[in-house]
Amino acid sequence: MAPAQSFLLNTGRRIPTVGLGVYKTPADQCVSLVREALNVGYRHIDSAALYYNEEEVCEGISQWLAEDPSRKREDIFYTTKIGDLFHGYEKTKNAIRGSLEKARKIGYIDLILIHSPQSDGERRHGSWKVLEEAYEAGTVKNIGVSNYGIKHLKELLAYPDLKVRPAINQFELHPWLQRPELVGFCREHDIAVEAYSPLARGQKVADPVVVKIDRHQGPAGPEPRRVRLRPGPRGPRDSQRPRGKLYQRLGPNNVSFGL
Ligand SMILES: NC(=O)C1=CN([C@@H]2O[C@H](COP(=O)(O)OP(=O)(O)OC[C@H]3O[C@@H](n4cnc5c(N)ncnc54)[C@H](OP(=O)(O)O)[C@@H]3O)[C@@H](O)[C@H]2O)C=CC1
Ligand SMILES: O=C1Nc2ccccc2C1=O
Repeated sequence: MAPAQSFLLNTGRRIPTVGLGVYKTPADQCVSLVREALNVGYRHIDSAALYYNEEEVCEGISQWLAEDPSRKREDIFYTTKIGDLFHGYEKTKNAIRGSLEKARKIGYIDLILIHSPQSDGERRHGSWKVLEEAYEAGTVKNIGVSNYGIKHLKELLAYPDLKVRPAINQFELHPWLQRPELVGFCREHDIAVEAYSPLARGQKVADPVVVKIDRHQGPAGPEPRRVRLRPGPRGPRDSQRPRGKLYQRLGPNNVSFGL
């Protein structure tokens, strides 16, 4: 299988371009889901404390690695996120401790994001300091934010004690929501844009253009998955989480990793 495409971050580390999002994936399906996803070529899993499946995602990664000694931890990219209720220095410190404990079988976390800016400036600042400490301690390899607008990014970049700039801003971005100013700001500041909800949270799966483009791509029928997963020029892109239709949905995605 061809190696997954990846994107260089401002930390010097790489993130696989296509990720599997596990929002609303029930915890009891996560171990098998993650193992199957890794089998078909995914190398990047996007979880969050809010998804209540961090431990099971890490268990799936750990089992998959253990199956074959030639598989390396450094080839997998595991993301999690700090929930809004855990903003502020002390609460974020505890939250990261919890996420690291759930990730103990895989040793470290590749990326932690502040899930959204929804609190206030002081608490966001406290949370960022903790992320910087985790980055400096090496328990988290990259740190970033999610759903930050330009205002929040400017606030962060102006912290007088800023030590580590965000590697990533993950936000909703797709052909129907292009956000050129925010994308431009991130590029200008060397913050990678990670797009989520590539089909507008599922509202565009039947869009005639999506279906038409997909039909042009091959004989597989009106499954628009390959369209949404094609890595764009902007940086990493999150895929949909497959929920109940897991295996049927994971299969077609496989063809996109080499694009
Ligand atoms: N940081 C953040 O705040 C956020 C992060 N994310 C990340 O991005 C990931 C993906 O986001 P998400 O909004 O789910 O992505 P999508 O835009 O891909 O939407 C997924 C939805 O599309 C439906 N769908 C997908 N393919 C088809 C198809 N071929 N036919 C019919 N329906 C289809 C799914 O249906 P079904 O339910 O049947 O599977 C699901 O309801 C999340 O898991 C998460 O990791 C997402 C949102 C916010
Ligand atoms: O993190 C998430 N927050 C969301 C809100 C609505 C739909 C998907 C998600 C996520 O994946």
